[in-house]
Amino acid sequence: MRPYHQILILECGEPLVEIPLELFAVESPHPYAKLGAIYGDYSPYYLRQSVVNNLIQAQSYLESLRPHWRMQIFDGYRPVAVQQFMVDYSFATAIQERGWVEAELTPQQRQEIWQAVYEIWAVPSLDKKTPPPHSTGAAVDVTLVDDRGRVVDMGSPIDELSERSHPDYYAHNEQPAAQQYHTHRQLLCDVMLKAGFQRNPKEWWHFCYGDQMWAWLSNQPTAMYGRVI
Ligand SMILES: C[C@@H](N)C(=O)N[C@H](C)C(=O)O
Ligand SMILES: [Zn+2]
Repeated sequence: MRPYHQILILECGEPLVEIPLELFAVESPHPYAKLGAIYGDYSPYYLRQSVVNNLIQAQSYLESLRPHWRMQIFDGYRPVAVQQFMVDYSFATAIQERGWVEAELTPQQRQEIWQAVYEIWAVPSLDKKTPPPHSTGAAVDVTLVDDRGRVVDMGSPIDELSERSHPDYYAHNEQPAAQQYHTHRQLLCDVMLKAGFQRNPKEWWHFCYGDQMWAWLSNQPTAMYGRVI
């Protein structure tokens, strides 16, 4: 259980709608679909209506500060089955990166890997009271693309299992490159917060509006969006 799971969900019933991708940049093919994740009725480029409206606002704030820059949509709606798929993928990758073999893991090694995975991934819970944020259609993973169409270097890739994913990881680093990373993370955060989102304290790219994490971070008594299906 995360602290935000204590928040009561009063589902408002707002539909999932397609993100108007022509207003944004998008990674294609979708990073999880490319790995074999199977989506049902909705693609990852769906979100709740108000979340899409806020995202369009954020894009317009960004353009007012940095003409011709775009938000890049990395991931939006994610069924629980895809959450499970990505948690399993992330577990297998973390084992490989350490040069270990799953069948030979000690209980301590297994525990170390699960801890790293669940540091950034939500549990693929099917309990309606504790939905993974993206399964509510209220969470979106985004980054920036500059006026020349280049994906901005934020100092770590999305979904990296490391401390570099923490939003303020580069805040106190005086190196010019580190300061640039921090400035760009702040720019992304500023336009998203201005549009009503909250940022996951552990991930520079994950923003939410109306779900339990958002309610918890903005001191709201209840969340508006629960698991979609
Ligand atoms: C890992 C990242 N893509 C992400 O979305 N993390 C949040 C916490 C999640 O799994 O919902
Ligand atoms: Zn996310």
